[in-house]
Amino acid sequence: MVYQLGILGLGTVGGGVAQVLLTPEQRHPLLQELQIKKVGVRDLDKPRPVNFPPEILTTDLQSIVQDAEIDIVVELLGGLEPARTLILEAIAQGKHIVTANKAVISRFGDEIFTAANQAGVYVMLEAAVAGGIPVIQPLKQSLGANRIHTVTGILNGTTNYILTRMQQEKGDFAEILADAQRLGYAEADPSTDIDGLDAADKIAILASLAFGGRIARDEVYCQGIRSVTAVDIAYADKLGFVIKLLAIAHRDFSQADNALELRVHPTLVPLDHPLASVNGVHNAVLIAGEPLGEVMFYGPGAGAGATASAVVADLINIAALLPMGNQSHPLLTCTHDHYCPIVPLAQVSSRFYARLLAEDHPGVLGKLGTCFGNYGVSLESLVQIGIKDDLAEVVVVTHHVCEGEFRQALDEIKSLISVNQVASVLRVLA
Ligand SMILES: NC(=O)C1=CN([C@@H]2O[C@H](COP(=O)(O)OP(=O)(O)OC[C@H]3O[C@@H](n4cnc5c(N)ncnc54)[C@H](OP(=O)(O)O)[C@@H]3O)[C@@H](O)[C@H]2O)C=CC1
Ligand SMILES: N[C@@H](CC=O)C(=O)O
Ligand code: NA
Repeated sequence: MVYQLGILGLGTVGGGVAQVLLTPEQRHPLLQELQIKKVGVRDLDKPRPVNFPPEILTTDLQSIVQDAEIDIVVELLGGLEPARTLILEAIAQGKHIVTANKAVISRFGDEIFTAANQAGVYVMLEAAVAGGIPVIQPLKQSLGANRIHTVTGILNGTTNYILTRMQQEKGDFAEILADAQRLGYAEADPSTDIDGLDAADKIAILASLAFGGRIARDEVYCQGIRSVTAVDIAYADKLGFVIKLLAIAHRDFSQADNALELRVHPTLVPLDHPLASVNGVHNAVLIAGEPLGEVMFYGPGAGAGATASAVVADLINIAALLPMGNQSHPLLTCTHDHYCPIVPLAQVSSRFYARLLAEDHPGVLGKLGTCFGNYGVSLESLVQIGIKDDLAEVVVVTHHVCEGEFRQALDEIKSLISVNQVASVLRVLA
């Protein structure tokens, strides 16, 4: 049996997918059954790593999703529109979907999966989270026996690449970002990566699978890496931490409604934690549940080849299932119909790191300790590290405390005459 593919997009990922599909030797035999019928792009004259004849390459994306001979549409455009509309149109035409588009799935998964279930087609998205790392399929198929309580991930290759190089070579942010773009890691608008939005899309998708409910994407707290400075990277290092952009989903079984904590933020990770040594474009996802305990998935999170590996794996899955008839595979469909409640950020408990600039006078450290104590913030350490512009640089690391109480203590500290500035606040992984 041969299945006809319509590929939307021939950029970094689309080019990688085409290269794999066109060289099936020594790969899975089902690749022989996948044939590229049409490829949609914006600019026919752009140089490409793969050259298709004019009857395959087109700028008319509608002609792809409406083509009665195409069985599977592979959406690799990126962005919200026209990707969302084209996916829905293809589903309405009875086509299966493979997509790498976490922005669309995390925001419009509800309508896309509802439409797919009605049409009896698959929507597969292994490439949408953590690039080449198999994590969607394990969550759907291999971890179902577990009561999962926490998913912690480094889910954005671009920011991990930037933070790693800032840490290792003290390089310039803009230059390192330009390298990430050149290597094909960054989104079309790199602020999607830098501001944590891409990681938030991905943790929303993982949380939906891990906790069996839909996630309102705008309820995911999201802070990117713009606030991370070389000074904080250096202090974190002295204190035994490395700074990573973490995406965290946690189910608090003690809450009556089993509400979820969902957040993305730069985090001080202890150097002996498994996520601390995940460097460069690599991603990792640490899943903790009962009875399994912890399992970590690790590998390349972005780039043409890694992402193509995940896209083609989804295509192989569909090609394997189609001969079995119209019955949808229960482990590969998404049938959630309720939204998970989310814990407000002020109630989320965390450890914190804060760097303050204060007058170098006797008693200042005592005043800081008193302010924290007024709000029940227990300190693990409070040290004056150095002098900067005649001001004492003070670094505080707390024990676990509710975000709301920590913020109230900081507000009181900011109002002290002897405190010049709260220069940075970061969370610390327990
Ligand atoms: N890059 C990566 O490492 C990863 C990317 N992803 C996801 O994969 C998807 C694709 O990313 P990537 O390959 O990097 O993106 P690129 O920008 O490299 O490629 C996008 C492709 O889509 C085409 N395209 C975009 N909009 C239109 C439009 N309106 N009409 C016609 N063609 C259009 C472009 O055409 P043209 O070439 O003519 O401009 C280009 O070929 C995104 O959803 C991204 O988030 C997921 C995991 C990793
Ligand atoms: N821009 C993304 C690409 C993969 O999803 C990243 O850097 O991780
Ligand atoms: Na993946």
